[in-house]
Amino acid sequence: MTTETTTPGVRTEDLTATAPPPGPRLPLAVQTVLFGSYRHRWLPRLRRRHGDVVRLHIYPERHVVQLADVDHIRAVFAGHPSIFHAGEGNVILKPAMGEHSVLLTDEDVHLRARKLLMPAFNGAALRGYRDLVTELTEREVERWRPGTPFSSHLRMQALTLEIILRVVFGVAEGPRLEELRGLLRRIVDVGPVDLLGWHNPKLQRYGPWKRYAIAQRRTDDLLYAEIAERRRAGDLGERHDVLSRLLAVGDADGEGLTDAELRDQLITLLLAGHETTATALAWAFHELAREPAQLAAATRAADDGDERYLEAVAKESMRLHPVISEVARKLTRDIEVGGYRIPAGHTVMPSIALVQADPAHHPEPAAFRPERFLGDGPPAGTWFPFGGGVRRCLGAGFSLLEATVVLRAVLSRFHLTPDRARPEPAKARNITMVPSRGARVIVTPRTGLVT
Ligand code: HEM
Repeated sequence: MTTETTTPGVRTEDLTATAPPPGPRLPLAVQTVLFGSYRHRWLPRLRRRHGDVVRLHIYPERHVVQLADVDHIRAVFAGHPSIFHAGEGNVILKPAMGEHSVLLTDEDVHLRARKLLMPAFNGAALRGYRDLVTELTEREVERWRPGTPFSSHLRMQALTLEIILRVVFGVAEGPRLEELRGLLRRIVDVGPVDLLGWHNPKLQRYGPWKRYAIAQRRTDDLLYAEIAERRRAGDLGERHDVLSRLLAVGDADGEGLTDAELRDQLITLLLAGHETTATALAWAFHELAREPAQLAAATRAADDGDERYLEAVAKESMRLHPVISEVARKLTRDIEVGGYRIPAGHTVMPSIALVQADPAHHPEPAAFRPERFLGDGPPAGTWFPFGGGVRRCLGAGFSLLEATVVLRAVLSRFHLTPDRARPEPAKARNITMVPSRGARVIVTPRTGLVT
């Protein structure tokens, strides 16, 4: 297979450009803070000032190049996986997810992991999860207290964690899984302080880092015990949870995953599949509560079982409020983008947030309009909250299914209003962008409303 990329503006062979991309001259520490906490405000400014290809210096990758041109991004996603290493680009997640994680590996090792995981997220598998998602959602929504403002983000975090636990482990009963559930709540709730400890093992001897490390070790012990017991189970073929599927299939050479590989993939799915969907749903509630016309349309769709509109609500929320604002690919050789030279070892970063907020692709980009996603939808390459190419999110279909089921269950039962009119600004929470006050809403039972 050739590794050459010929898309306009991007070259991987016969390079002629020598100039590096423009970018801010601030020290690494300042750029790291700006990127870590204020990227939603800083990066659009950099684009206006420097253009679609901007060089940054941030920790831990150090040399990073932001991309905001749709053609450049398309070329990167279509580029050869031996040149564009997403696994190396995601290195910040390694201490939690482990070296075998599908998110952290590249080339053949990544392909093998992805092939093994895919069947658990294909169309047939997704249909099988629908009843479970519906049941857990009904159980959650039944507990909501009308009239009292609450953080929809927190409730969605609890729900999506329960859903992903059940999808990954199946019927999660018994003392071991009960303990695991408690520990996972701690492990997946990663704050900036925890991140410091991930990358500085010495810190793990003290305070919060020590407690996090202990929780991590205990989680691993329980996971390995669960894996061992599941390996001995005689009914793997009849089970539909991800762990059983992974144990049952093995790979093309007849070799299954080792315990360490299984542990890493399971933790990856739990971490990647929980906070992301919860945040996307919280933003959807935040918008619906402030947009009476769209709320009315979504409520009608819930009553009529029109999942197309409900899915459009989820997609538009992900456009307006991308949960992950950029993805990363570390280069294994020099390339050329937009007339600039980008050396091997640098990380290119296609910006989801900049493209999805660009009026050239999405008219009136600040408006929440699910209708954009009916009919043909936005032009190809201008909506990619799940990333792209061979690394596109494995759980994209699952999270859209989850979002549609949850929206339908909530809107069938409740009317939504915001707890105050002013929209909540976005705030950076590690690698995700979340509503700053938790997307607080008030729910009112629809049966109690005079229409
Ligand atoms: C709204 C919800 C979600 C969003 C916005 C999201 C977003 C993303 C993004 C941006 C990537 C990186 C893609 C790239 O580098 O091009 C990714 C990768 C991934 N996501 Fe998601 N995700 C979501 C939900 C989920 C769920 C529910 C799961 C699991 C059940 C999941 C599992 C994964 C995995 C395993 C990868 C790594 C794929 C690979 O490297 O081959 N995600 N996701």
